[in-house]
Amino acid sequence: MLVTGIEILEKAHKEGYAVGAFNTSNLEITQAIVEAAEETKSPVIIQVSEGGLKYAGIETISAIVRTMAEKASVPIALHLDHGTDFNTVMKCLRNGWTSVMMDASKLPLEENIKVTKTVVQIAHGMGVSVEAEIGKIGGTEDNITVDEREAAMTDPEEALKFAKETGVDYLAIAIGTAHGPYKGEPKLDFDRLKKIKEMLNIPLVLHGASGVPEEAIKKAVSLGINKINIDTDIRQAFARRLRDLLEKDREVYDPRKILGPCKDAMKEVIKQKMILFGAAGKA
Ligand SMILES: O=C(COP(=O)(O)O)NO
Ligand SMILES: [Ca+2]
Ligand code: NA
Ligand SMILES: [Zn+2]
Repeated sequence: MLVTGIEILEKAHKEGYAVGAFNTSNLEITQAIVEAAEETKSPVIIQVSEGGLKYAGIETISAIVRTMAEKASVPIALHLDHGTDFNTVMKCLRNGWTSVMMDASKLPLEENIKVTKTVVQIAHGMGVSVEAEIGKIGGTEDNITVDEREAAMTDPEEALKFAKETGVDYLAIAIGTAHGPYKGEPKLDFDRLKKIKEMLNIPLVLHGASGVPEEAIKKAVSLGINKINIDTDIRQAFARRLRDLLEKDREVYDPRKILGPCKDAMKEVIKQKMILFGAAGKA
């Protein structure tokens, strides 16, 4: 069933597990996410970035996700990932999103607070929950490129002020992850995470989680991460299976025979994440 993000994350926050937030931009990725959630009985957040909206069309990707979510037997939220443009956030609210991220993390703190507070008031009025970001999460994601050097970790005092003044439902924090593939091993600042969780006591979001070792993910969940964003790992599972399939079979040409197996490959990766995050069986 289609639910809001906070309905899923409030329970995760209370019970101490995390829920996967997987990026989609088409039919097959959405199918992979929903089937993985059904098969592991996991709640799940299906998210679309601004790049995904451009690729699929906002009404189209909304129709695909909402239709499948409403038919699903597990709780599913439709989330806007990294909404950097206010008007895009408004268009998603108009098109049935049940969770939105207002990502004004590139603005000075006071401006981030101002715009996020406005989005929270509007979204809450419509029964939609809101994610925001404080601190800068590095890496390259769609149209967001924050140079690693600028990536500033989240200051706990700032995060507390931000959460109090905006009323945001869940907060993305920078504790050492980065979007996209890692060159070396990411070093997560667990002390910082622990402090922020103790001070804010709201669901927290980990971005750039592809490529983070399983032990680090488990530790982050034990310290209070409740939403974990995964995009790159799914893309790479798709591409690996596609290359392998086409190398082995030079004759195949039916898209269903090509994209179907790629969907299955993505589904397997997503199922493993749901089990690792502790979401499996929680639906
Ligand atoms: O944070 C993410 C995903 O990052 P990855 O591609 O590194 O999994 N989306 O908002
Ligand atoms: Ca990453
Ligand atoms: Na997000
Ligand atoms: Zn992100």
